[in-house]
Amino acid sequence: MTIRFVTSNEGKVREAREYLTDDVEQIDYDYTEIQSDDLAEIAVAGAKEAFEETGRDDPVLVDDAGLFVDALGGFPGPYSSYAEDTVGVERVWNLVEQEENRRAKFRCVVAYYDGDEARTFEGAVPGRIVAPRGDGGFGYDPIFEHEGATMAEMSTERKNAVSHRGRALAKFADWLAEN
Ligand SMILES: O=c1[nH]c(=O)c2ncn([C@@H]3O[C@H](COP(=O)(O)OP(=O)(O)OP(=O)(O)O)[C@@H](O)[C@H]3O)c2[nH]1
Ligand SMILES: [Mg+2]
Repeated sequence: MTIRFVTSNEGKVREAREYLTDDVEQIDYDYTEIQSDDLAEIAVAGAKEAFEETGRDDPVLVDDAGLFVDALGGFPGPYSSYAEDTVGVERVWNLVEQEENRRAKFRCVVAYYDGDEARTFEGAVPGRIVAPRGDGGFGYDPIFEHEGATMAEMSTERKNAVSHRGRALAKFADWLAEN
């Protein structure tokens, strides 16, 4: 089977390919990202729209992810992509720099839709916000530290083993194998 991963983010696709045995094809269709504080709601709406608009053949996968910073009341959360493009990762670090509590988590929901019932799989990873280190990964990886290393200092394999996306993809892969 081919899974059509609908995303403009090559980093997400790279990570999914490490995880899934099925073919993963990247579809660069720009679905509407609805405004919601619920990642699953955003991912499911995107998966349904993408499936309907891109041929209704192979199933689609949509991944909605975000960085949730405790001291900032969960910001940037579902708006992480927008914040990355506007404020930038460096200045998100600056917002947290003077905080005593630097705890944060990454959350990811992947939604799978084949025209029948949408399925969602979630993953989260705890960490802390630090000054940027490392040049691997993408997005907020350089400022997100987990067990001593930033996500940008990890190989794709290592990042997948601990990351929000890896955890969500593991659940998805288990479900796929059974269905
Ligand atoms: O350091 C990171 N490590 C990750 O593993 C990770 N996963 C997502 N993100 C960032 O969080 C936002 C998600 O937004 P998002 O889900 O809308 O994705 P996106 O806009 O990049 O692609 P698309 O799939 O929507 O096309 C974007 O700013 C991503 O850069 C990450 N940052
Ligand atoms: Mg996006």
